[in-house]
Amino acid sequence: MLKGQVARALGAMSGTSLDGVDAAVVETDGVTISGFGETAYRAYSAQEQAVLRAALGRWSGEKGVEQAARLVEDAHAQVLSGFDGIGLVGFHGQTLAHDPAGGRTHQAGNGARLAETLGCPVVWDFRSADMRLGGQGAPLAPFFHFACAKWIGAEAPLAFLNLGGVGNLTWIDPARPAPEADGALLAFDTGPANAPLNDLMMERRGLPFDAGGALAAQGKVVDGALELFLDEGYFLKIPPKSLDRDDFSLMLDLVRELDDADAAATMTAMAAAAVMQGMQFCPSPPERLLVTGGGRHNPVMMEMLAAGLDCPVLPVEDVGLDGDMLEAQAFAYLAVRVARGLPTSGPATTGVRATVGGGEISGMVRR
Ligand SMILES: Nc1ncnc2c1ncn2[C@@H]1O[C@H](COP(=O)(O)OP(=O)(O)OP(=O)(O)O)[C@@H](O)[C@H]1O
Ligand SMILES: CC(=O)N[C@H]1[C@@H]2OC[C@@H](O2)[C@@H](O)[C@@H]1O[C@H](C)C(=O)O
Repeated sequence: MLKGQVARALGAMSGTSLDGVDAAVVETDGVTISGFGETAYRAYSAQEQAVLRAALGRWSGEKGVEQAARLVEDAHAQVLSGFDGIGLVGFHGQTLAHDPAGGRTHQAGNGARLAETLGCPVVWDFRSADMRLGGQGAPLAPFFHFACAKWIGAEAPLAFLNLGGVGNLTWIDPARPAPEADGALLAFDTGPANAPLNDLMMERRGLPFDAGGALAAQGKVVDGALELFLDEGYFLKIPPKSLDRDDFSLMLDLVRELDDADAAATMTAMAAAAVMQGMQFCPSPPERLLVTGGGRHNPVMMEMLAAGLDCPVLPVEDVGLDGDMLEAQAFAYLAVRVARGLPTSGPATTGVRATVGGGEISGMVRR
């Protein structure tokens, strides 16, 4: 792609909570966001979720992984084929395993197959190049968050918080000229967000999540468990740093003795406490915390954050963004950056040695 050429890019994200595929169009030259387009969502059925869940923690070639990859490709082909006039697709795939210390990460789904099915160029495997250069391979949304900060006209430092299965925070100084500029960004995974709470709800109530925080609202937070949780070495580590979905699955043990409501309240508080701990790493206090991802629908989690932080805590809808689609939009934006040879991560976002453009391109990109 040429400098200044605006593409209609389609991004797709299949997140760690395993609920389904989000897809969204972004019009961009890979630097500036010109506009946001249509969106779509395709839920995974209970059977599909079981196939994905069974493959969690596994690497290519291991049992169940091939089946999971085909399922991910088919689900994406279904939802992405419903869009018209797309120049480029950004396909994240489904993270099954992530081991930054071991320098490896695994996103199921082959972009070359998807490119053939869709008849459209697909950018994929966004994380490997970063890891090869010593980076965490995650989070990758921060360069897009920088563009969003410009798009909303932010002038003072602010932060984006994604509350997905895992939580991740991006601090931004929008006065800097570009995301790769010194001092423009600091990003990292804060800790577990919804994934352990979802697992608790499934184990105790047979439900996928604590809708509206209704169960947590009936319980009380047990101090001892919260303190034990915050003793984990991860929270003291200087960012950048990233997590796998199940790195904190032992959280369930910390609330094992509690009744359902207290356990849900305590787990919700753990997700919020991890964010508050992480906020201390921001280079300067952000003027506001803009929250994206499913956790912003949980009023108990949102109130805990608002009570513990000095800045306003607002859903991204307050600035005109779509918190259910921000990650899908991020991979549309990053796909254009890859096609233009622009970097997608840097030392302040993944700890990579130098800025790097991740992503493999399958299929021809039109000039
Ligand atoms: N109405 C709601 N009330 C409470 N929690 C909710 C609600 N809606 C969504 N969630 C939570 O948000 C989760 C989905 O969030 P999201 O789609 O942002 O995660 P993801 O993209 O799969 O994860 P990640 O960002 O880690 O890849 C659900 O699994 C649930 O825990
Ligand atoms: C390895 C991986 O898939 N990480 C995800 C996960 O989900 C949230 C958090 O952990 C973040 O680091 C990342 O996703 C977003 C899209 C990112 O790369 O910015």
